[in-house]
Amino acid sequence: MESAAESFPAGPAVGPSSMSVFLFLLGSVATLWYVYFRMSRRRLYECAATLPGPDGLPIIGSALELMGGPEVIFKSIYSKSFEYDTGVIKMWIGPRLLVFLFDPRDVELILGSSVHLDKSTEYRFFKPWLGNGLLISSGEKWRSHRKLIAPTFHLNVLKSFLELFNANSRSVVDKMRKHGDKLFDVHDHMSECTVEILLETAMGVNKRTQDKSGFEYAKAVMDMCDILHLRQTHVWLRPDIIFHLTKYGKAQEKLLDVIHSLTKKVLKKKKEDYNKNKAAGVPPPSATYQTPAPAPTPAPKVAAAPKPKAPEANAPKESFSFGHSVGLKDDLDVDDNDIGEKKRLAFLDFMIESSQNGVVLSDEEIKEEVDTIMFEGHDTTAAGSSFFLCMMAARPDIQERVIEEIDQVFGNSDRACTFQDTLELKYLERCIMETLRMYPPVPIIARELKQELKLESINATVPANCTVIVGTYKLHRREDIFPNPDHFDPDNFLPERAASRHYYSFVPFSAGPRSCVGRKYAMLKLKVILSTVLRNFRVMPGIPEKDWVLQADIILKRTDGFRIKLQPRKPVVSAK
Ligand code: HEM
Repeated sequence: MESAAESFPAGPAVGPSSMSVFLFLLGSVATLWYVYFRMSRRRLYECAATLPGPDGLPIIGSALELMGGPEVIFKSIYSKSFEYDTGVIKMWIGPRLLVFLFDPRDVELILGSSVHLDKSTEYRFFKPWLGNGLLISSGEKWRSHRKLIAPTFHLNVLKSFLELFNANSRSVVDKMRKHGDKLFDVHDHMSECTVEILLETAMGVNKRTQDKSGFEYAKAVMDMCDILHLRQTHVWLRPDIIFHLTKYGKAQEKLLDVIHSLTKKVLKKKKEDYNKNKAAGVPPPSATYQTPAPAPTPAPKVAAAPKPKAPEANAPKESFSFGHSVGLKDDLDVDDNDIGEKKRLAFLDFMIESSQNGVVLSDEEIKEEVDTIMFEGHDTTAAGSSFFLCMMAARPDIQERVIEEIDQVFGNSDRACTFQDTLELKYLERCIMETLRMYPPVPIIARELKQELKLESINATVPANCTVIVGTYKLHRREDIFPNPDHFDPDNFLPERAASRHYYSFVPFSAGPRSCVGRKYAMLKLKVILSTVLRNFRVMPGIPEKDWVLQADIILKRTDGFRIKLQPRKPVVSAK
């Protein structure tokens, strides 16, 4: 039997099939869209053409350079940077232009500015975790929260934390002692210790508020950082819709459960205490403190960075810079005289107190800030202290000098470390600074440029609507600024050497209006923990620095782990 189709003879072709019409239209729309896309970005391309760096492949740019594990990516980008003899390198990742800066003059234009304050779009991956907390917020919200939070990390408050820094340092020493003469990963201990210190100081709750140990929280944070890094470097994981279908999306949900359950518990406990105390007429825990007015307006006293003229022109002054170049100022450097007799509350006490006293601050906003401080406040210091202890293993000669100084300050006593001691431990401080130079826990700082930026180091303009990345790791290893930059030399931070450098050539805590609010807290805490560890142990000679494998998944880490071996010095300090 004939089929219906066969019964009708094929007629002459009268026109294009509907499919070809569709394809033609699609092609035309795509072409028009592409022309519009290119035209609307003409200025971006014009400026990009003046910047040194690879043009990459069509459409994907240099995205293939970001394949592989975090340690491979780190190594590949760092070694590529040597192919260009400038402090500026551009890179295309798909349609996105990234501009890396590592000349201090250009770095100052970004960090010292009160215009280029917006975080890059890549920070949006933090949103499900940190909400719109201080690290990623912008505009008025960032400004008003910064004004609230920065004073809670003022030295007046920090001094009252010393007892807790000491107690927790003793407790980590006891835990480390249990390893005997076996190799162990010191980062695990440093993470746990820094989480517990944060809970007891900035949050003002007992570390047992958590069901599990601080380490579980810290581990969830580290795994979250892996996922965030993956999304930043693997373009196809960027769209939420795809990401949530992958195993990483599911893993993120579980990790956020662990992380948020701790912050919710902290907040609940703190509010219960606040209400109980209020009902009973008991003043807030830091009864000796008065509720402060928010910090004096931080039209932050960002150093109008007078460029160091000649070393001798800068009379070197011995002073504790709390992790900054001496001379750089930010809103943490409010002089005691500026606030008179007023004392301040610790972070979470102040946030809750403020929300009850007319400052518009929702529970959700407080939770976001608690999440932000818990993250920023622990992973960074855990990395910094772990690098420091590994460096002691790699450089026994330096360690001996640190121990000598510690013994001079503390003698044989097992007394707690005081604020005055932290000022006297100058060589330890230089070693911490040198560790932060060579291994900055935050190896890059990224901003979204909303306005063009004329660079100082070369005759070029960075266009608006691109990501600018301050490459701290690379900046800190510039040979013209730090001679023999891959060599650990604490004397780089002798006042006379520091005085001859551009202020923005050392920025482990960033600088300017968006500098790290925990800078002084971190430096003080590091000094107490590390001096306590070295009063009790000598770190045994260990893996040479050249064999360390680094990765930069948000926070700089050693892929091969921070394994060290300890030798007890004397059983001077005990947690009990
Ligand atoms: C060695 C330890 C630390 C290092 C190296 C460090 C470094 C940094 C850097 C580089 C930034 C700027 C990040 C960016 O712009 O993307 C930053 C911001 C921040 N840090 Fe730290 N940090 C440390 C410890 C702390 C501590 C202990 C806290 C809190 C207790 C803290 C809280 C913050 C917050 C809230 C911000 C955001 C500030 C803003 O955007 O206004 N950090 N930190």
